[in-house]
Amino acid sequence: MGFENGGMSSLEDLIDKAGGCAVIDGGFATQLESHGASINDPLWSALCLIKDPDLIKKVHLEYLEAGADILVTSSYQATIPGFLSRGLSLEEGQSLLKKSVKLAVEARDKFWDAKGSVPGNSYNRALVAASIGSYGAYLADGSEYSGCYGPEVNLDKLKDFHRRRLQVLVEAGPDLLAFETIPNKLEAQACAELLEEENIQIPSWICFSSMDGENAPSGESFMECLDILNKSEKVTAVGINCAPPHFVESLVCKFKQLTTKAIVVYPNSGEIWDGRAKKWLPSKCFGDDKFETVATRWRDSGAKLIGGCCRTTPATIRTISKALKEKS
Ligand SMILES: C[S+](C)CC[C@H](N)C(=O)O
Ligand SMILES: N[C@@H](CCS)C(=O)O
Ligand SMILES: [Zn+2]
Repeated sequence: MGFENGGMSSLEDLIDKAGGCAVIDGGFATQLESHGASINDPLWSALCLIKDPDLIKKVHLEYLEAGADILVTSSYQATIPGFLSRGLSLEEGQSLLKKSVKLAVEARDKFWDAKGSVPGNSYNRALVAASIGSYGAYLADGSEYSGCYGPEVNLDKLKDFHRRRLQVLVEAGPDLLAFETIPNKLEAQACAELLEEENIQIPSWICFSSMDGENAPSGESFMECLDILNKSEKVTAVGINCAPPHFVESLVCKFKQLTTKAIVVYPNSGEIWDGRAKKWLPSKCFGDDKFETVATRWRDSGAKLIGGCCRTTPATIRTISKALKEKS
């Protein structure tokens, strides 16, 4: 399954407790917006770390209630350069990053204190995954779905971009790291090399988006991308996030052939992000009822971690959790 590495047992234990496949939460920014948050901003969902941290906690609690075994923090588009360009100091930016982990840990502990000891409850004590969005997410120009970073962006630049945030998030004590919507091989390599260089001791997953259902958004094959990640002992799981759900089954099968690492999938609803207009365009959408069937198929094809990304909601996660728990 891909847990051959030492020190990575928290995730493996959770997957075992969850019956062989653990449930990740759903669209985080989506749920902030459904509560009225306005995030049309270069910081996107990370704006709420400044404006409304209580809402962040509320959304985490809603996903726990829905059956999520893993909470992904609000740090997807929280970056030090992003906070600096908003006029915050380095210390303030770092403190907001730490706060993203703290809010999720507090929600997890509150929920577990209330529900964990109730006889017959169907919950697991959730893990907190610190979200690390791609460089393209920080650029806020939709390039997490194209992988086009331009010729001046090289390996060192990507590592420099990710390094301090990674260090600060790890210092805050999450259970794992979630690299999200990585669109090309170069950034996957940068993330894997950083995990080695920083000697990270918690599990991590690295997830790619995909626009064609076969390759990374850059057009590079997943064989090339996974070749690099397979060589790293620090990468615990690999997979797909924020790609349309109708691509997922064949991608799980493809990944099964390309890696022995655990496979993680949390697609969006099928809507397409218009990076210029900053809105979701309707497209082949999956309703929650469809997630019931497909989640078990993804599990049966080999996925070990399943959840939802943008435009999925607690109702989606409730459906997935119920389907996986019933049929495990
Ligand atoms: C996952 S996308 C919808 C996040 C938002 C994007 N990085 C932007 O700022 O436009
Ligand atoms: N964890 C982020 C991912 C965006 S692609 C969110 O759910 O908002
Ligand atoms: Zn998404």
